[in-house]
Amino acid sequence: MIVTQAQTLTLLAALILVSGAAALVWTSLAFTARIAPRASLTVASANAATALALALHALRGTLPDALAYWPGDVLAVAAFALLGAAVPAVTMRRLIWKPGAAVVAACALTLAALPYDGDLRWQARLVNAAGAGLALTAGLAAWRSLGRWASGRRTPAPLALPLLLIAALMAARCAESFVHPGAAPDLRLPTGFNLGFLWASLVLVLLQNATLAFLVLMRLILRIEHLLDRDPLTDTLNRRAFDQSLALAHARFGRGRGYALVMIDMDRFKQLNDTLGHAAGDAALRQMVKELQPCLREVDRFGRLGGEEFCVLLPDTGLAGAALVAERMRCLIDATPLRWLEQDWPLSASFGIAEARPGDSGPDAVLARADAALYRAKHQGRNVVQG
Ligand SMILES: Nc1nc2c(ncn2[C@@H]2O[C@H](COP(=O)(O)OP(=O)(O)OP(=O)(O)O)[C@@H](O)[C@H]2O)c(=O)[nH]1
Repeated sequence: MIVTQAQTLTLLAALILVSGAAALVWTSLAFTARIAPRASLTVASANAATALALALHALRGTLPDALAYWPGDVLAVAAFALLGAAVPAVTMRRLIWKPGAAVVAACALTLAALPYDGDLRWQARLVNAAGAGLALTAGLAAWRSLGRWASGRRTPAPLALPLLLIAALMAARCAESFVHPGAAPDLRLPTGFNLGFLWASLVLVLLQNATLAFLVLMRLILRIEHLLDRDPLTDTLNRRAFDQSLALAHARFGRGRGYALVMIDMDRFKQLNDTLGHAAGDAALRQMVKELQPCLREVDRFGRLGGEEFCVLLPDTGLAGAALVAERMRCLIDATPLRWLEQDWPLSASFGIAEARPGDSGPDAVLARADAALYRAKHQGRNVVQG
């Protein structure tokens, strides 16, 4: 097949346009729509650096050498470093920029030490190897973090594939310069390898941007789900979400998996509110929830039923286990007063526990027994566990 320079130049122009347009879209997402602003800006910068590096490459010979060569190569490495930072910025809200910045700085210094005259193969090898390394590390890290990120649903780990393919593409370009050491490292030259490389780059730039957009969308969906399920004050499950978990546990109970409930009600909470104010009451609720979290397993569900009443669902647990958990919780709350405006306010809570029984018509029957036990705890003088 005969490759013409028009083909390579057209593909190079398309790559610059696509990366440039992607940079604009991500920038507007960051500033106008304010969707994941920091992450969107990182992706925008990666695309902008790609577009600029390729534009400088395309304009070699036209622009002054001092502008077209060293800055273009450094920008190319920076584009890969930014791409690597983009996935954790989207999924974990963490901007991990130091390792990438160190690679860019090391490459910039090495490139500055290499003479930019005639033979530019070592410069190209360094840029391609750095790009492959950065994309590979980012791809592997993304694979691991994506698998963890959306646990409980179909793992989106394969979404890291575009990064791994980009790494493979850059490694192939680096290897090619050793296999054909005579070929000049100029993407504009009409060679079969350049044509294949440019096509693959175009597809991967589109794929990588689509993947990142999907991850941002997924982050938004997870956030909405979180807001729908959570009590805004304490971040425990709200009544609706807790009832759903309870219904599920009861359905499993029908298949032989027991569960228990621990109902928790703060003692003399009205007095606290009336004396120290509503803000102190809110702080006490938040403090209690924070204190109790370490008592729970990952499978346990902690919900706010309303006001100062909470309930913990303990799957695969009987009455004895629930009593142990409740007593540990009671001691914790009792041991830590609320520190409010330089004074300590003693806190305590009463607990009612119940386990699912074969005759129970539904989860409401178990809830009612836990509620009755809680009522007995209050009447026994509060700050006790009743079952
Ligand atoms: N600060 C704050 N107070 C709340 C919240 N929800 C409910 N309350 C208050 O919680 C108090 C509940 O009072 P009561 O039901 O009389 O219970 P109590 O004072 O804890 O008495 P016992 O349960 O018998 O020990 C009321 O004053 C409610 O206004 C909330 O989100 N924040």
